[in-house]
Amino acid sequence: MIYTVTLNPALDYFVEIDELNVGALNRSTYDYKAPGGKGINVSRVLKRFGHNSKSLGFTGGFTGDYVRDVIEKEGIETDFIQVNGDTRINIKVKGKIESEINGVSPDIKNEYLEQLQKQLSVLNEGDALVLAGSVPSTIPDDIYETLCQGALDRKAEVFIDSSGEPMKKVIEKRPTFIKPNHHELGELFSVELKEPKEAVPYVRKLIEKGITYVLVSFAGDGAILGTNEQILYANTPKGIVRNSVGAGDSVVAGFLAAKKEKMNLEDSFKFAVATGSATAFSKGFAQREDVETLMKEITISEIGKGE
Ligand SMILES: Nc1ncnc2c1ncn2[C@@H]1O[C@H](COP(=O)(O)OP(=O)(O)O)[C@@H](O)[C@H]1O
Ligand SMILES: O=P(O)(O)OC[C@H]1O[C@](O)(COP(=O)(O)O)[C@@H](O)[C@@H]1O
Repeated sequence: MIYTVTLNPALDYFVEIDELNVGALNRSTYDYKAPGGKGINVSRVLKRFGHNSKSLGFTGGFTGDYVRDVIEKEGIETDFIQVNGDTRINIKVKGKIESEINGVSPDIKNEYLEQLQKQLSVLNEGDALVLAGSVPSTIPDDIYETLCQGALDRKAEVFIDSSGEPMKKVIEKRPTFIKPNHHELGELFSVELKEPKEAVPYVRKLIEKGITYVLVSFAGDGAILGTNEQILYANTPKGIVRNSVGAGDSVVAGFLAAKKEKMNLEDSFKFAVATGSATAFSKGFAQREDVETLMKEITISEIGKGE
């Protein structure tokens, strides 16, 4: 079973406007809402590809009910822990450019964290745990480290998509897979990375730590996948970006789905990048047939040796 954990879910509120005028009254031309948060998005994309997962984390209030109800209607199994306070609302403004304001999590008490750890004590060999998104400020920033170690001790695989201190700490535990974007990879090593080939030495360092797969996304400029054997580059397909929210989560879901379907490494990488781009090119999430079409536009090449 795949378990996704979203410590900080959200109701994503998308607002489309012609142009954002800061300091003035703006009226939207179109708006809509969707459940959000990185683990939740991974579960939703997996479901579209026919893969079940169980979505865990903390939800509260009317916004939390909305998030849970929508994803349960999509057929996703959930076991969210109910907290006091409302799940946050994240605002995504799409004018001439995209701007985002991500909200603050409700308080997460220690007893809720203990409940989550108890839920994860069922993990076993053959299971995968996805730890994705920001960590609420009331939770210690070594939480991913703790949950990752627990899952690895139980012989489950661990997939991470986060940033900042929680990411810095969890990589020391040697998770199975991480997906930083190029800013997040740069942040890990206090460097600025402008193009994919500059990421190679840092990907190598992460592989040397013992992480099995390091996938670095560079938005429309391609992606890198490092393993013990090789470091690969994939170009990204060309298209019109309609909404990039959830594109990174789609890459994680694509890689997990490919792994479940036992694709070889190159095809898994192509499938993951094509899933990210198919989401970026649509208003919602990727559809499998679009992913399969976009895969044909992706070429994989080797840009560095592993260890
Ligand atoms: N301009 C683009 N053209 C094609 N694909 C894109 C574009 N921007 C994002 N994507 C897709 O979304 C993925 C994740 O984007 P990125 O911005 O690197 O990550 P994140 O969303 O985590 O910040 C990319 O690997 C790619 O598949
Ligand atoms: O937990 P964070 O880092 O605030 O991110 C949450 C936001 O990221 C998303 O999961 C989208 O992430 P990506 O665009 O990186 O795929 C939104 O649904 C959500 O609003």
